[in-house]
Amino acid sequence: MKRTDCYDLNTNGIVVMVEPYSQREQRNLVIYRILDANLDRAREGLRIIEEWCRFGLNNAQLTGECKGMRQELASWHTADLRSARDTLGDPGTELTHPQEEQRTSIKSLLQANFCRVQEAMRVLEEYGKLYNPNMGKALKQMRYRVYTLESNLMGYQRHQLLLRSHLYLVTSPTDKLLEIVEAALKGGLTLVQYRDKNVDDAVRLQQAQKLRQLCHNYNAIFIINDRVDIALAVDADGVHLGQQDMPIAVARQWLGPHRIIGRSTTNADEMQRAIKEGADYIGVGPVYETPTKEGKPAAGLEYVSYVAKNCSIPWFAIGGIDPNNINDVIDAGAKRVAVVRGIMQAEQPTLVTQYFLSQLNRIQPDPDHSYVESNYYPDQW
Ligand SMILES: Cc1ncc(COP(=O)(O)OP(=O)(O)O)c(N)n1
Ligand SMILES: Cc1ncsc1CCOP(=O)(O)O
Ligand SMILES: [Mg+2]
Repeated sequence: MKRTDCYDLNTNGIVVMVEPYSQREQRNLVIYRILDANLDRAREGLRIIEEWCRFGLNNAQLTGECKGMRQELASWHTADLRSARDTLGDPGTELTHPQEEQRTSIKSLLQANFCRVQEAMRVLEEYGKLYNPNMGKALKQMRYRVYTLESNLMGYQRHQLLLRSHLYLVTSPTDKLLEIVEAALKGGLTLVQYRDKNVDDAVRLQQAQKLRQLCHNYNAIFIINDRVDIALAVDADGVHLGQQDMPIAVARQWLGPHRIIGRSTTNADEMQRAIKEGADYIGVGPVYETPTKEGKPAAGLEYVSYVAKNCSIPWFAIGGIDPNNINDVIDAGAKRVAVVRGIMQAEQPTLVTQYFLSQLNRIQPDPDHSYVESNYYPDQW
């Protein structure tokens, strides 16, 4: 027998008449239950994100931000909201989506939980206004903090992966574009740039979309050469800009703080300027003259050595590098290299990728470097 039927059992088990809930009380009870469930949901989602920031990334700032929001949510979770809970009568506890049981990566797990937290906060914002106007306002602000946290966390992960990428494939036009890139990804490649100077934008956009999907399936970074608009259109991880391309400051305005911007450099001045302008990495070369960039004079191994001693951001030696000379480039100080023909024209792109990586991985990380690496490994991402 329910209380709304105007009867209830007293403590001696005797049926007594009771005042029916007013419509207002009924409505409040429903609101309390919604708030109770969504406060739990938002805190659980934040806790899942927090654990990755803490144990996966060792990042105190991101961990602290999650914890701060969880504590603020707890302060809204008052006894009257908790006491409205009716787990047995809640039909939603049985419902799960098949995707909840299938997380393919940390990235998809985090994205799903960011979604869950944002949804819960939106519910708390809307229903919270009916409970206490301050709750609506507080939850709105917190929802924006979650968007910022998501963007910071995803940007941080992206930059960590850049630091851990020692081989960079820059593509050249071919009918087998996806096939070759996938073969290299299978060999362990984690950084790809789409470069095609002579194709219609419609095709460029299509190719870029396919490549982005492929790279993200393999948890690799995907960069677009020259074109900020295409990078934004396909939601790429960043853009590579040469000295004749868009200024870094303008690209940064379009791309925001978390996407990667690379800059080509051929000499010390260009290197210093790129660092000052906020490049996330630089290309260093051409180390050797190369038909891929015809007419461009080689910067040589001297420039590689100079950069090795003076550069404070990640850098990739590029231009004419192949399996026969990669050790000369490494000996000159390179820890990271970028190649076009070395992989795009290889008979066995997977094997050659593995070979390049095996040579580059022989070099120990430099403990004096000003950029810090966390204990996060890309294959976990
Ligand atoms: C990693 C990397 N380094 C250098 C370049 C060359 O860029 P740019 O000088 O703009 O020449 P194009 O590639 O646009 O012909 C690069 N693409 N990637
Ligand atoms: C795009 C670019 N920028 C400097 S050298 C170069 C081309 C490198 O191509 P390859 O690896 O085939 O020599
Ligand atoms: Mg360019």
